[in-house]
Order: sequence, then C-alpha cells, then structure tokens
Amino acid sequence: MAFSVLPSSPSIRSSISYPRSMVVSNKMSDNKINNVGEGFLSPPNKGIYKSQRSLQDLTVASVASRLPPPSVAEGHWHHSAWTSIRQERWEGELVVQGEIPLWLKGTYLRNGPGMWHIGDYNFRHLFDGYATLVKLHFEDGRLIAGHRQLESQAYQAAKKNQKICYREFSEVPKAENFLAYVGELASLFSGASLTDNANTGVVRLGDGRVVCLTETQKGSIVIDPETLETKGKFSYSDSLGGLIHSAHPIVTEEEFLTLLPDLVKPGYVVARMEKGSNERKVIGRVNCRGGPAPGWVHSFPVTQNYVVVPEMPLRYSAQNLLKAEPTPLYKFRWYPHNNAYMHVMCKATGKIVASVEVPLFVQFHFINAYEEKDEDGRVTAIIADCCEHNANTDILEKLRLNNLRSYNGEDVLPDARVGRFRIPFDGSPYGTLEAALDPNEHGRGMDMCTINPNYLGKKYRYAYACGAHRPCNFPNTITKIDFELKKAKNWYEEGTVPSEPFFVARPGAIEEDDGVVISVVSEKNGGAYALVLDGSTFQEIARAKFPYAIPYGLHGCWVPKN
Ligand SMILES: CC(=O)/C=C/C=C(C)/C=C/C1=C(C)CCCC1(C)C
Ligand SMILES: CC(/C=C/C=O)=C\C=C\C=O
Ligand SMILES: [Fe+2]
Repeated sequence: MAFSVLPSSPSIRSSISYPRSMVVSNKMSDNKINNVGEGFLSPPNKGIYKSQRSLQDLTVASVASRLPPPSVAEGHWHHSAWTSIRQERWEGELVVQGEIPLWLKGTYLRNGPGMWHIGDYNFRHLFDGYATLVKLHFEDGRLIAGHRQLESQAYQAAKKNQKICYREFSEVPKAENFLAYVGELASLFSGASLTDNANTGVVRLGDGRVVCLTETQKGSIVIDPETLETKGKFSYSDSLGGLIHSAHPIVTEEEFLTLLPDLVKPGYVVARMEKGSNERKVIGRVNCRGGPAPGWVHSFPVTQNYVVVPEMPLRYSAQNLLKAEPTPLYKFRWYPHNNAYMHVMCKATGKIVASVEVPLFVQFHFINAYEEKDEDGRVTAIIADCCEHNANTDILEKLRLNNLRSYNGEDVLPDARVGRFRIPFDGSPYGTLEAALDPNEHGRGMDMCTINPNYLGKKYRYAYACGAHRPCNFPNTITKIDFELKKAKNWYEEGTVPSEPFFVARPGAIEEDDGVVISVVSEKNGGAYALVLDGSTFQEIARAKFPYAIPYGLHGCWVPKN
C-alpha cells in the first residue's frame, strides 16, 4: 500500500499546508529506532515534532479557527482534552514506539465534540462541540493518523454566520427578538431548529457505509472512512417520524437496532433496519410506566433474542426543551417518585416478556446484556450491565467545560460503578441492580465502555472502560474489568485523559480478550498520542505521538481492511 500524507481531495489540498516538521518519515526503520532507543513507556515527542510553531502553521484559514478560543489568547493552555481542535484536518504517518501487531489491519475511527467555540464565543458543555473525526489506520505495523471536522449543516452555518444557528445539547441560538423566538419555538416542533451535529458516535453498517450519529435523527451523516470527508445525510426512508433517537444503535453485520422515544404518548418504539436498507421497521412498542415523558435513552442493550428498554428516572422534559437557557439538567428532569423500570421485548415478536421496577439509576452507556438460563436451557432472567452513576445526576454538570478546564487537584468526579441489572422472567414485579464488582477496583469512576463485539448479547467475561485514578475530575484510566474474578486491571499515566478503549479481536482468536485495545490519549500540555494495549495482559505494546493536540472524543468503530 502506498502511504500518502497528502489529502486526497484536490480542492482541500490547496487550502492546507503541511509543514515539513509535520510530515513524519514513513521509513520502517523509524519503528526499530524507537523500539530500541526509547522503549515503550519513555516520554514520546523527543525531537520528533516542533509542536507550538507547527500548530500555528497548520491552522487553516477557516472562519471557525480564525480566532483562537479566548483562554488560549490569554495565555492559558488548557488540557488538550478540553481545547478545541486547531485546524480543520490533518493526515500523516506517526512514528510508532513499540510494536503494532502485523495482524492489525484496518482503521479505527473515533467521533466526538472537538470544537467548542465559534468565533470568540465559547460553548458551555462537553456535548455541545462540533464533531471532530479522528482516524488511526493500521497496516504492516505502521500507523497513518488524521482528523477532520464533520461538515454538518450546523457546523457550516456556524462558520458562515459566526454564531450558533441550531439547538445543540445545551446551546440555543440567540433569538433576535420576540417574533424570532416564537418562530424558533415553532421550528422546534418541526425539528428544523435542532442540530445535525453528529458528534457522539460513528458506526460501520453491514453494507460498509459509515455513519456518524447523535441524538437527533437528522444528525445521521455518512462519511468516507478513508478521507473522513462528509458525504451527506443518511436519510431514513421510512415514515416512523419523531425527531430523536438513541445515539447508540446496536449495529451488527446484519442489522441496525434503534430506540425512538415517543414524547407525545410516553413510550419507546423499537425498530430494526436491515443491512443495505435505509428503512427502519417497527419491532414493537413499550409504554412508559412512570412519569410524564420517556427516560433519556442514550443507549440500550440487547441479548441474542431480546431488546432491553430502560426507563430511567432522568426523563426528557418538554418544559426544559423549550427553555432558551440551560437548566441544571439541560433538556431533562429527574423524577425519582415515578420510579425506574426495565422492559424486555422479544426481538422476533415485539411482545413485552418482562417489565419490572428497578432501583433508581443514572447511566449514559449500557455495556452488554445476556440471557441467564437454567440447566434445561430455559431463560430465567436477563442480565444487563451499564456504567451507573449511583443514581446521581451530578455527572451532567461535571461535564460542563468550565468544570473540566478548571481542575485544581480536588477529587470532584462523582462515584460510578458497573451496575448489573437482573430482570427476572418469573413474573415477579421487581428487578435488582447491584455493583458487578467492588467499584474501588476501578477508582469509583466508570464510563465509556466497550466489549469484544463477538460477545454482543452473550455471556461475557471482560469489559473495557475508563475508570478513575483519584484525585481527578474526569475518568483518567483505561480499565479492563474481569467479571469472573471481579477484578480490574488499570492503565494510567499522570496528566492524561484517555478516550474510550476500543477492543479489536485478533483474527482466529479463541480467548475473549485475545486482541488489542486502542485509545487516543490527550495530554495536559498540548499533546496527544494513539495507544495500543495488549487485550490480555493490558500492557502497553505501542504508542504514537500526534504532532498536535487532539481533544477528548467519545465513541469509535473499526473498519477492517478488505
Ligand atoms: C454528545 C452526546 O453524547 C450527546 C449529545 C446530545 C445532543 C446533541 C442532544 C440534543 C437534544 C436536542 C438538541 C433537543 C432535543 C433533546 C436532545 C435529544 C437532548
Ligand atoms: C464522558 C461521559 C461520562 C463520563 C463520566 O464519568 C459520558 C459521555 C456520554 C456520551 O457519550
Ligand atoms: Fe455515548
């Protein structure tokens, strides 16, 4: 394969300059020199790149990056994790320290909100940022990396008008006058004012299309996994309607399962889209059992035969949706008196086979679920695991950029755990929720979880997530959870913020943890590196320094090399 450091689109090539200092030699010998000379864990960046000067050189003349965010202008360099990306795109080969396994062939793509300002206006919340895609292409032990801004309508309009033009997670466009506000309310109901800033996840469908996603349905955007170019809207050809959906569909080679909350008649529609299709078909519907609106469904789990529909006490709030200024819980409200529920729907028939009340819970992310069986093979219960924030909504507030950027050494990250639900199939009205292991195993921080995808919906032993090395204000370790031993192995490097660990299985692997775990790590002084851990030992096997700061990102996917 030819390794190119040049962007593939001629129109963009002309607008980007690649200073010599950014274009790293792609000779295989680089690999060896670093292996021998520096070792895996020595600080990277030894004379490989000139960081600050190159950053300036690299900034393209995009409207959004014409002005640096005020904090940088004032001379405070935030942690890279919470600092807007400084250029629209870059691509180049990184020098690898250590050994990337030769079997690792393909591209890891990561999405996330990487630009948190427009002009000189700074956004408030982590989830508001415009989507930044990062790619790590692994082949023959080498690593071509890059990033590119997603050209959503929301991002393009913001660049053009130098202001926020669509409703983001917490940001609302300023109404110029009362009439404009009334017009804006009307457009809220039509969905026209909602963002399409697909900054949450990226999935590879069974037919090979790669789609960026967020919580608004219109924020489903197809990209080219090689160039990261925005190709256009993924439009759903059905008439299911609604404006929002779960940001995390369940995607396999065969299908795409999604949850559509119904805010009018509180409940959820479970739908399935077959490989190659744009049409979602309804599997079934669940009516809410409590509260005036459905619970927030950022994600949901499935087993081999069932879809699990969570009804979290943190519910969408019509009142808060209409507010121009963010409320403490943004578009949501906490309804502890309406209880929490878990529903189980049969995938084949759409029938609800269990619906139980469970202890109150707060989660963004389910990890996995599976069917518990008796000795005759009959399903006795569903086990569903999630990153559970001890039924405490404070985490939403902690993810405000001000809080993330003003870390002063205090231990302010609220406790979280691996919450394990058991939803019995014996008709009993209650399910249980308990910690799957002692939360101290992972520093009582827990989020951004993945598993070996071959174990989706099946009994599994391992999960990978971000935990905490305290004191901290954000999850700062990569942790491997062993559910059998109820133990965790933790990777930690002082001052860094690693993003969601992503597991890639070794072809032909028998063991569940035979593979690698990939993460992109943001450093405190304007650096970032790609990190590869051995899935089994959890030891670092390779890292490669980016020539500039990569901000924190959320979720990723794997695009195997054909
Ligand atoms: C980045 C992330 O994890 C979550 C992003 C959530 C977003 C963009 C939510 C957007 C919404 C609106 C703009 C209005 C309707 C409600 C809601 C889905 C929360
Ligand atoms: C980053 C995060 C929570 C961290 C807390 O410990 C949640 C992200 C949610 C959206 O994907
Ligand atoms: Fe998420």
